[in-house]
Amino acid sequence: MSSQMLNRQAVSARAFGRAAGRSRSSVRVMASAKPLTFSKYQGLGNDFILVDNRHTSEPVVTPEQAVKICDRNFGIGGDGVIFALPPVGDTDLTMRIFNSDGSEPEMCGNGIRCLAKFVSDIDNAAPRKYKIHTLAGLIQPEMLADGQVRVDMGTPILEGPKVPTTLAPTQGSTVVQQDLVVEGKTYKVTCVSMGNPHAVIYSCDGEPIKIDDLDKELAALGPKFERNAVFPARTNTEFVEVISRSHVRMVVWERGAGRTLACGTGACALVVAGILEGRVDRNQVCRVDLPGGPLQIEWRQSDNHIYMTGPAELVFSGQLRA
Ligand SMILES: N[C@H](CCC[C@H](N)C(=O)O)C(=O)O
Repeated sequence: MSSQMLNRQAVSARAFGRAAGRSRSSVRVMASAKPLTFSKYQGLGNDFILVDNRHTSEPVVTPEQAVKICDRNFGIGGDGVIFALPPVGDTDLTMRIFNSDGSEPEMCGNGIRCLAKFVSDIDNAAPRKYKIHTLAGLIQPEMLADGQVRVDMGTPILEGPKVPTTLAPTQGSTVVQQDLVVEGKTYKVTCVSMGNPHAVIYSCDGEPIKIDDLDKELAALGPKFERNAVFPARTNTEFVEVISRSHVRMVVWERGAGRTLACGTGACALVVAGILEGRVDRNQVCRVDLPGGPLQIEWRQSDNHIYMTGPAELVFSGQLRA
């Protein structure tokens, strides 16, 4: 796309933004002189623009540019931009991610599966395990022979103030089934961090969540949790319906990305919450049905680590010309 086209689109985007009540004045047109080489990957429909940024320690795309690139009408389209950066310490590489609103989260579960597949594809590497440095610490995805990716997601963070949330703890320092009133309804919230914050909800007003009932409300309800004052860093929010003690179904409103088809860290957080609430068994793999497809999640008793197994697929590669 020429910069002239981008300018024209940016102008129309600004006008569109004003008309639609969105402030687009902060969106700067990509000013980089060099074309951006990228690959689009998706994990259960949670889609990302991946950039091989291992030649320098600073992302070659700014958060403002990421907003434009993620725009599904005026850009490539995606839930975020993910960078493969040089390693830190004895890791293989570093991951950073900008959400589609330009904010930078600590971690991304579907995204790190896509990153492992991306690096494996461009390096033409045999299936292997990667040690990846992230803002959430060391995360280790492993390419499996069947093309899936199994990720050691590390340990969950359960202390309320570290999630972070100001909701009062209910079990020691952990916030499990704490009341939160939103739009006149009382939700039972369990707070779990996977490096990024998650509010997990299995029941409301004393009734179990029914995903089909929630579907239409999510767009209005999600932001009321994401930007609720009890979540000082905002939050991802998962609404979960129990199918069995090893099978659940969810919808998600993501911090900085809104409604997505899948959230890997969210799937991990909701299994931990389900176990803490006594709804899900711990000594087995739990199938989590996300709108984009299933993930297999296990919170292993032996090492307290969470393991996530799921797909990561290339959609297309391209160049965004300056
Ligand atoms: N929006 C999330 C980051 C992406 C998480 C999600 N896409 C995943 O797969 O874990 C946040 O701001 O914490």
